[in-house]
Amino acid sequence: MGILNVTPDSFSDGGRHDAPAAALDHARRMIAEGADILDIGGESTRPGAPAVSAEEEWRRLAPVVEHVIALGCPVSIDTYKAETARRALALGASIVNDVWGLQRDPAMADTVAEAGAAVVMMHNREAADAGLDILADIDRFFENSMRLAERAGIARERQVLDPGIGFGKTVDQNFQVLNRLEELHKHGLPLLVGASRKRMIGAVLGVETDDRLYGSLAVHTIAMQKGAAIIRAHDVRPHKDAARMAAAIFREHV
Ligand SMILES: Nc1nc2ncc(COP(=O)(O)OP(=O)(O)O)nc2c(=O)[nH]1
Repeated sequence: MGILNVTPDSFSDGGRHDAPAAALDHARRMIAEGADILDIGGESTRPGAPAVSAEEEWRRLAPVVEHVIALGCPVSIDTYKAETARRALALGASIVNDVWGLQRDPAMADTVAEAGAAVVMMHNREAADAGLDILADIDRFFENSMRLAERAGIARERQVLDPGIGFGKTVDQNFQVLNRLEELHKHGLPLLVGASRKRMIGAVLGVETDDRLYGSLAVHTIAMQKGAAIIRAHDVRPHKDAARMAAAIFREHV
């Protein structure tokens, strides 16, 4: 899943691809490098990012979504607002990537179901709590998300779970989640992992966001070994090579 942030302030690539022509070029490059999905987001979700209205979010997205969809690669819309999801799905996006797992906008589950779309339900918290059993919290959150999806009529085969690396967790809790990732298979759904260029990598390697590709590859290769089905990354070609090597070893089709 290649990341296409059409935002001025995304933590690692804000402002680089927010002009429509630049966004389209970046989308083409990620497809050429082997992206299976393009994830388009109009609002930075980094900790402390200012909230963006649905109108402003769509103003950023509108010039890009339709043209990226026309490139032919499946598109996911990275939004927790049902109105933004509805607009993108109407233009042909096929996945909603909800960093609040259907639990922020009460209209989101129905919006996904009505469009027959797939949904990524990501674990999130308003604030990190170092004393929390983070895996238990993720389990509870996933159970709520799956209940909402079920109630709305979203087919089970269109549901994906994501432990939300870097969201409402201490750095150590991110490592715990990755170390015990295989425990999340008990929910019976494909797992998505997105650690690309994130703070937990900087915490170990002491490098800035633009210098975290090798660390991202290491984290994502371990996630693949632990059964992650989708990797969300900024750098598609390096991750595609890693995925192909993993598939050769695990003898699975990628
Ligand atoms: N499903 C899913 N979606 C996500 N969306 C945004 C970010 C944050 O990363 P990025 O998009 O690079 O930064 P920003 O939110 O600042 O645009 N991480 C995830 C993630 O881990 N999983």
